[in-house]
Amino acid sequence: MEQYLLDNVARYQTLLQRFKPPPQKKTGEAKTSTNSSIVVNTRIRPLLDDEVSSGQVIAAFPRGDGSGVVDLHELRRVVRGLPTMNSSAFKIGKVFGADQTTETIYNETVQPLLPYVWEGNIGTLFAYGQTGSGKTFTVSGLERLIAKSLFSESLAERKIHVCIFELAGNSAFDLLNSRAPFMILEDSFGDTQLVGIQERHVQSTAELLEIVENANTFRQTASTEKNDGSSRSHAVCRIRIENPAPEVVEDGILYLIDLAGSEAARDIFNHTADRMKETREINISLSIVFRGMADFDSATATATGKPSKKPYIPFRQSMLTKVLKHLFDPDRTRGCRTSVLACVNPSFLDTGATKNTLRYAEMLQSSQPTGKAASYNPSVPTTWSNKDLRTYIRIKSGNPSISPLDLAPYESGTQLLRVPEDEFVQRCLKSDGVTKEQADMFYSKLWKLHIDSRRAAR
Ligand SMILES: Nc1ncnc2c1ncn2[C@@H]1O[C@H](COP(=O)(O)OP(=O)(O)OP(=O)(O)O)[C@@H](O)[C@H]1O
Repeated sequence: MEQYLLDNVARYQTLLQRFKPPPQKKTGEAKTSTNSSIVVNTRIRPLLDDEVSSGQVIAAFPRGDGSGVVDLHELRRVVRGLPTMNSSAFKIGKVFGADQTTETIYNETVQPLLPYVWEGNIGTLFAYGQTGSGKTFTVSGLERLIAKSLFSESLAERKIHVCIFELAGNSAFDLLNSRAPFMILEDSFGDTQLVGIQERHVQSTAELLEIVENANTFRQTASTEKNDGSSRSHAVCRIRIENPAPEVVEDGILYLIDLAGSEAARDIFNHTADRMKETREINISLSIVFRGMADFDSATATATGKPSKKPYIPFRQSMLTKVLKHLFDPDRTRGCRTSVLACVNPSFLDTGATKNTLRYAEMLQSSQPTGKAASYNPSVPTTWSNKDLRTYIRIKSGNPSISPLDLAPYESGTQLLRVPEDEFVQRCLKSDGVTKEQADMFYSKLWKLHIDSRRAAR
């Protein structure tokens, strides 16, 4: 088929010139508000020099009217007569064309996430698309731009901690520690914990740039050793922003994820059995992520605006979904915003894979979860603000009651649960007449409530 397409480039160009975009449908308007929990955009990279010299031409075009539509044209073989052209249109957020820089993408997709993360929420950016579509090019460019803005003066009081790792099959490797393996587990708050990974406290742009470059080199070396230029693993950069200001509840987290390439069917013919198995695993984990996000959305944002039954999302099935659990966890207690970048290779030889990429983008685009942190529930300590927690301490800590001001001067429910037991008890003992036994009992009581609430949520 590839040769057939190359032999018919002239015919394809003629049909392209005749193409007139159909009027836009009124339904399915793209939702690009920065307040949405998921914002989906597309980047179409330029054709590379070797692709041009091998006779390839462009098949994916952003519609010039800024409508967020991508027109995709495929040449169709017919039994008798000249080939025809099949055109489809996909409407997806913003479309960044070949002449747009990574800086523009940063300004429009990542920069709006940063203030949200500084406030203690979770921001996620991930790039997906077929092999060779420009995911690594884009994510590493965005990482460099983030490194510059994170250390601007206004953020001087915050502490930045970074870890960079790789997920391949059911294994996780620390890219800041010579690819040492580590574990991904879930703690009692339902948060994902990276056990055994090295997290670096980074103090300057130059330091962050250096560790990002080192991690990228490690990843490239791994793919070169496999005699394979493409990244067959997911690369994750996690930036944790610690704000010492007492009123901030949680550390903000920014995930930058360069997903392994979903492969074009035409590439698969050349693969070994191992490579085919690897590809199948990658495609399965990607489809769990996309299905998970869409199912979560449909359950949280029904037509009536009322939440429906909790969806079952098999996030423990793959390393990737464990890391991304916050994206589709119905019990999440933190605000999450996600920016998805669908990366596209524009070549007319890759239209099958491009269609898949754009279909996923449309699916996510049409679903918009609320992204709100869980509301107060008296049986779930992780939903308590400092005010709710103080009320609980006042009413439930026994006689004499423990002073809420001594035990939780500014903490939320989650923050107090994270205070080590010894410190918790010492704080309780500051209140007149409170014994160690009473303090121990109150600690156990709060933790029992927390564990019961986690069990009930499963
Ligand atoms: N916007 C762009 N402008 C110029 N060159 C680009 C652009 N995007 C990607 N490229 C080039 O295209 C090639 C493939 O890009 P990249 O390695 O980022 O793809 P990928 O999607 O990460 O591939 P894989 O999934 O196989 O790792 C590289 O040579 C890269 O430099």
